[in-house]
Amino acid sequence: MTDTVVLKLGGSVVTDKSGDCAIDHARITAIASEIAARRADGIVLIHGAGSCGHPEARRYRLGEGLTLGNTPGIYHTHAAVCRLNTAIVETLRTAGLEALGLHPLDMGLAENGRLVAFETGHIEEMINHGIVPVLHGDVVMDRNRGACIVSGDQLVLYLARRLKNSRVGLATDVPGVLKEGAVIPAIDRAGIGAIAIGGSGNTDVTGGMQGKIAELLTLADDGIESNIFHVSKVGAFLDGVDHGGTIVGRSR
Ligand SMILES: Nc1ncnc2c1ncn2[C@@H]1O[C@H](COP(=O)(O)OP(=O)(O)OP(=O)(O)O)[C@@H](O)[C@H]1O
Ligand SMILES: C=C(C)CCOP(=O)(O)O
Repeated sequence: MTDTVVLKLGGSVVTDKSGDCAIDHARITAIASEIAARRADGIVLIHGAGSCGHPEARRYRLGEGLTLGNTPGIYHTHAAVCRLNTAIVETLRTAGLEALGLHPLDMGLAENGRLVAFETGHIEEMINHGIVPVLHGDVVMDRNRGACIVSGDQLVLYLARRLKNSRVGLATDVPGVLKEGAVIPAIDRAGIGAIAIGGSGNTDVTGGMQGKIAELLTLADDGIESNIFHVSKVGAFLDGVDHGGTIVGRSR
């Protein structure tokens, strides 16, 4: 198995989070050409839902599990984020990448909101054959709650733990984790208490920046560092050169 780059494109960069499934086609095209110019192999993409999934998940109160009457929310939330996934996959393919969309609802199972089963063997085979798997935050069946939302950030944690030698990057709409307006170059569990970390400015059922940091600190507990950076730095991240941002799992 080759070394892998796990790259998450935040929902805030692939959609206009304040809109209604407002897919940012121009931004996705720009990212696709950055990736296609550099590598076709060893990369797994994960994207957030942004305005294609969070509003539906909130409307159907999927955060409360499957209570009487909200089962249709599974379909509507999944359909919204799949629409975004298809747009991203098609754009990557147009840019020359052999991209394939994979949907966590089809292949994952959760308990109390956390993935407990998720096949990754086929993802490794895809990578070995130069295919770019494109996964996304999704609604997933849950043994305790009926259904739950698994964020793209939780998928980053799950995949980075299983795919060997992963470099992990999360591209978002801010230049990194901010403290009083300035990017903090590195954070770990010991340093996190001193920083005010909030949710998202828009509808976000998975905790915004707070949820992201929680997942990445858990990853850091396993000795895997990750990088949060501005989407304009995707190329630099892939090149392994300075991309600004915050390294999670390293002391300052
Ligand atoms: N201390 C902080 N530093 C940086 N961003 C912060 C901080 N506290 C809160 N935020 C918010 O977190 C947002 C980024 O988190 P968000 O979950 O929206 O990102 P995303 O990964 O792009 O989206 P998604 O979860 O839909 O994939 C920023 O736009 C900002 O408003
Ligand atoms: C709301 C859904 C469907 C997935 C959420 O994933 P995220 O945008 O990565 O938090």
